[in-house]
Amino acid sequence: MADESGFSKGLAGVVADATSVSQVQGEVGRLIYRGISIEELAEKSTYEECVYFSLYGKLPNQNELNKFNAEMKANRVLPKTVEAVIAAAPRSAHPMSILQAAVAAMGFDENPVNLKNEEHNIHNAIKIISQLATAVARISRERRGLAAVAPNPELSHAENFLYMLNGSKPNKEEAHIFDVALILHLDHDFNASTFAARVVASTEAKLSLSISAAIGALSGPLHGGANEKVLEMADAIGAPENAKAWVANALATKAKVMGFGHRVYRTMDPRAKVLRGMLEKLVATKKEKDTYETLRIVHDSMIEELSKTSKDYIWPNVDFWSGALYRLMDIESIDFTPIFAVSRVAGWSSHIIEMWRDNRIYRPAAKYVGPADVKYVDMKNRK
Ligand SMILES: CC(=O)SCCNC(=O)CCNC(=O)[C@H](O)C(C)(C)COP(=O)(O)OP(=O)(O)OC[C@H]1O[C@@H](n2cnc3c(N)ncnc32)[C@H](O)[C@@H]1OP(=O)(O)O
Ligand SMILES: O=C([O-])CC(=O)C(=O)O
Repeated sequence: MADESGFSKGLAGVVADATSVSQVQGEVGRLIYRGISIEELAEKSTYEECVYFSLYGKLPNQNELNKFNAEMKANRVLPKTVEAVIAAAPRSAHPMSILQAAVAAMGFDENPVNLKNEEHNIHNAIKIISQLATAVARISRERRGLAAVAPNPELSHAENFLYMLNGSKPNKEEAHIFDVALILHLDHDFNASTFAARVVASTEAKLSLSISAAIGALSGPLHGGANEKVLEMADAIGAPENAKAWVANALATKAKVMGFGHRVYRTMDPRAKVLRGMLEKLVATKKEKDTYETLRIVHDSMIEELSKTSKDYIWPNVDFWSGALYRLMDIESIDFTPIFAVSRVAGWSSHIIEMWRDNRIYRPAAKYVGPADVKYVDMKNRK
């Protein structure tokens, strides 16, 4: 809402449009996709079914889901031009930069936008959703100097992604955990990357270019990039016994603790709860427990310390636990944010398709605070 300055910094509280894709209920810590809670979807559904639900606005029957799965699988192979973009990127580049370029390149052969043909737009979206996972796995393997692994049509989206990333089929438990993580990251109403996608798509730009813009927005440490930063923080803390003092110092020096805070949630992010539950089960089966222990102490100390202050509305968000979970699956920290995009691409697409039914270009107003009448000074007279 606009304050006395006449605008709302960061568009806080501004209702920019209507959506039925998802709703964040910040006060009570609840998230629903098209009316169903993420907890129920995490328990009963699959990523593919949730993508269908998100794009089409209805749960698929068995025939519809089979057809959809077949279309997702048929679109997994990357076009040669996208492979070339990935191969040309320097290995030192962040995978989000390469992914943004790769997704833009997916649009080289994309048909022009046709607002009147929703089916056509959904098929374009399915192609990008499917190919984006292949691109993320391929970018990671290029960086690690490993040969690309071709998609396996026998496997689900989650299984196939882990297979293309690691070169071996995941076990059932890890594949299930990863599938749930994809469900949890799928959508989150008007977050920054979705808003970026919507702004670009509102100009009737192509889907690939709108999604490429969203990838740029997701990469930042205040948004999806926080999952990588949380693990950097855990590594910098070094050992669980350092964590409590580290938090005290962070709060005393007003440093931002990554994976904490949210524009909308005023309590625990419900996705963080589900992720933590899965992480606790997985960590019990692994030798390496230090990352989890360090984060657990950061988590508990933050909540304890913040509860004594007026900032007791700052709670863990989705990015706090996801990286620790992925690390236990031997995934490198630098790949965490691209993995967020593997899931969120379905949310971005659903928002664009919904918005195009009744599109109007985004064009907010600005409060001008510069001078009104400045004289142009010729170069020779400038100091
Ligand atoms: C998928 C996602 O995008 S989830 C969010 C991922 N991002 C992070 O985890 C990064 C850390 N968190 C943050 O930077 C912020 O909480 C954001 C960007 C998520 C939300 O930003 P905003 O809604 O603008 O919150 P805002 O910055 O107004 O915070 C209010 C106060 O809480 C403080 N605060 C907010 N988050 C944190 C944090 N993580 N650690 C310490 N203090 C914090 C701010 O410094 C500010 O203090 P001040 O009033 O003394 O200046
Ligand atoms: O909603 C937000 O501002 C950020 C977030 O949690 C998400 O995009 O998942």
